[in-house]
Amino acid sequence: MSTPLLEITGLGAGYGQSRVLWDIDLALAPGEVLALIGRNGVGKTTLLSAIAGSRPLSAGTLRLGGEDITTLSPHRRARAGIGLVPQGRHVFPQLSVMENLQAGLSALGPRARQAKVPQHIFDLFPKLWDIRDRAAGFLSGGEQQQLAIGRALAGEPRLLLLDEPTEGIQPNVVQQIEQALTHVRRELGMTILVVEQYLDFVWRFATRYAAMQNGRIVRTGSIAGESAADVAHLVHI
Ligand SMILES: Nc1ncnc2c1ncn2[C@@H]1O[C@H](COP(=O)(O)OP(=O)(O)OP(=O)(O)O)[C@@H](O)[C@H]1O
Repeated sequence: MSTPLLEITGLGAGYGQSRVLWDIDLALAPGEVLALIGRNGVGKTTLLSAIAGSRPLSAGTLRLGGEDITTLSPHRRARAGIGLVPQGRHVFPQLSVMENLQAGLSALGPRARQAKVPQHIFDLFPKLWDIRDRAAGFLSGGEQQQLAIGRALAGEPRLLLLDEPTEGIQPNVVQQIEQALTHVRRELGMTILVVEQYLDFVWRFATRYAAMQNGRIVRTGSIAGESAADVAHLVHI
C-alpha cells in the first residue's frame, strides 16, 4: 500500500478515568471511503473526535500524510487537512449560510483572506445558494446537514470525517448527500471516513468498512465483498 493518508496506531482514548477506545489500528489509503459502523455507544464518535483533535489520546499515535499529528490542536489539524462534519451538524445558528461557509475557509490558513466559497459547493448543494442570506438556525435539519458538509468542504480537506450524516434527514436529502459524497470521492479523490448506522446508505458509496464493538475494531472488510445485511448480522448491529 502507498503511504496511508491517515494512519492510526494503538489508539486509546476516553473521558476522565473511563477508557472508551482500546488499541485502535486503522489505515486509510488516499481516495478510500471507510464506513465506521457499530451499535450506539461503541465509541465511533469518540474515535472521530480523537482524529479531529477534540478528544485527547491516552495511548497511540496519529499520522496524516506521514506527519505525526498526535499532539496538534483541532485548529492545526484542520489546517493540516482534516475536515469534520460533526454529529448534530453544529452550524453557527446566528450566522447566515454564506457566513457559515466562509467560516469553513479558515482551514485554508493564510490563503483564507483572499479565498471565496468555491462554486462547486453550490453545484453540489444548489439549495445553499438559494438560502445563502438566511440565518442557519432557521434551516431544516437537511439544510443544516448540507451546510455542515459544505462548510467542511470549503476548507479543502484531504480527509473528510462525517458523523452520522443521515441522522434525522429526509430521504430526498439523503440521496443528495450520497450524490455529493460520491462526487467528491470520484472527482476530487477525497478520502472519507464516515460514521453511519444506515448501512444501505454507506454500502452504496464506501469502499471498505470497519466495525466496532466495545471500543475496539473487531472486523474490517471490503464493501464489494460482503453485503450490509451479512456484516450487520456478524457484528450485531
Ligand atoms: N462527554 C462524555 N463524557 C463521558 N462519557 C462519554 C461522553 N461522550 C460519550 N461517552 C461515553 O463513551 C462511550 C462511547 O460513546 P460514543 O458517542 O463515542 O459512541 P458512538 O458509537 O458514537 O454512539 P452513538 O451512535 O450513540 O453516537 C459511551 O459509553 C458513552 O456513554
